[in-house]
Amino acid sequence: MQDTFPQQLLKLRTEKQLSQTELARRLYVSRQAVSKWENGDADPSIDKLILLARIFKVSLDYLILGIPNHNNLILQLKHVAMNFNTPVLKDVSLSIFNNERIALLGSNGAGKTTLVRIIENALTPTSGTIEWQINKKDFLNIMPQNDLLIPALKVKEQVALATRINKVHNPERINRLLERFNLKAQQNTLVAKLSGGQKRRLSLIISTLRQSKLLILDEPTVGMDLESIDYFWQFIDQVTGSIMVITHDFNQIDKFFSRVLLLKDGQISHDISVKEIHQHNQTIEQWYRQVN
Ligand SMILES: Nc1ncnc2c1ncn2[C@@H]1O[C@H](COP(=O)(O)OP(=O)(O)OP(=O)(O)O)[C@@H](O)[C@H]1O
Repeated sequence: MQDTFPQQLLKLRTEKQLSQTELARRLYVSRQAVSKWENGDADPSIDKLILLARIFKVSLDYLILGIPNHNNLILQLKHVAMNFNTPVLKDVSLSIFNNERIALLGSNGAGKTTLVRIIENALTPTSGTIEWQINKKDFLNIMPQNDLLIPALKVKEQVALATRINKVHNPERINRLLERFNLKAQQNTLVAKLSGGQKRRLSLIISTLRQSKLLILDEPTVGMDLESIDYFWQFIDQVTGSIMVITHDFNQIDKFFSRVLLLKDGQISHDISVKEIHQHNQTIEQWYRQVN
């Protein structure tokens, strides 16, 4: 067997927070057997490998060889660079898989919004490629930093327009969301007259009207009041598919996210699981302050 299996086993077991004894119990083997597999002194039989893949919810390719399951791949960026007057992104390579909760972090001006705009095809990179494994047109939802709202429409007209564009008909859900995000009373208000926080809430409702495989939100909670921020994160937790959020709400990343990307000096300088950070007894904020 390839050398990667012992490392993969240790990594997956640690991520799942299983002791060798607990894993051994689930596999009906001795703890010593698991220890030998992790040290590379013995290999499990094929039926134990299949069981391990089930326990860790990964493919056999990933378990044995560390090769990600490309059936789960949504999007892959390879060596993406973007120059304006100066280089903003120098060499960004990145894969996004199904059912991830990704926080994209970085200082002001690091290029986070630029990266999102490249992914949504609003900007063409200077070099590099973006390969989609899903139909981007149907399965990508974006809530951009600047709200995509039409100032001259009333709130209810804006919602009606968005439901037509997205071909969704679920008035109960929309009503519920308008209520939960405190916009019910503003249905007849012009979008132009909404406050910044109200516009963000309306944008969020509109950008999640249809189901997506990938939802990207650029600083979604800026301008929202505390009650809306709390509801926002609970709401996001219920959304299916992968989510990538640019945010500085570090406490929420601790609670709701699985992976953190740090954009620094034009590259993804860190790509790490939230569990791994927690295993080092750090919060995301502590980690961020240390590495950025
Ligand atoms: N269309 C543009 N033309 C020229 N420069 C641009 C353009 N868009 C972005 N930039 C520059 O690229 C850099 C990165 O901007 P970007 O908005 O991507 O950063 P960010 O990480 O999202 O920052 P913030 O956290 O402040 O939102 C900035 O220096 C910005 O001025």
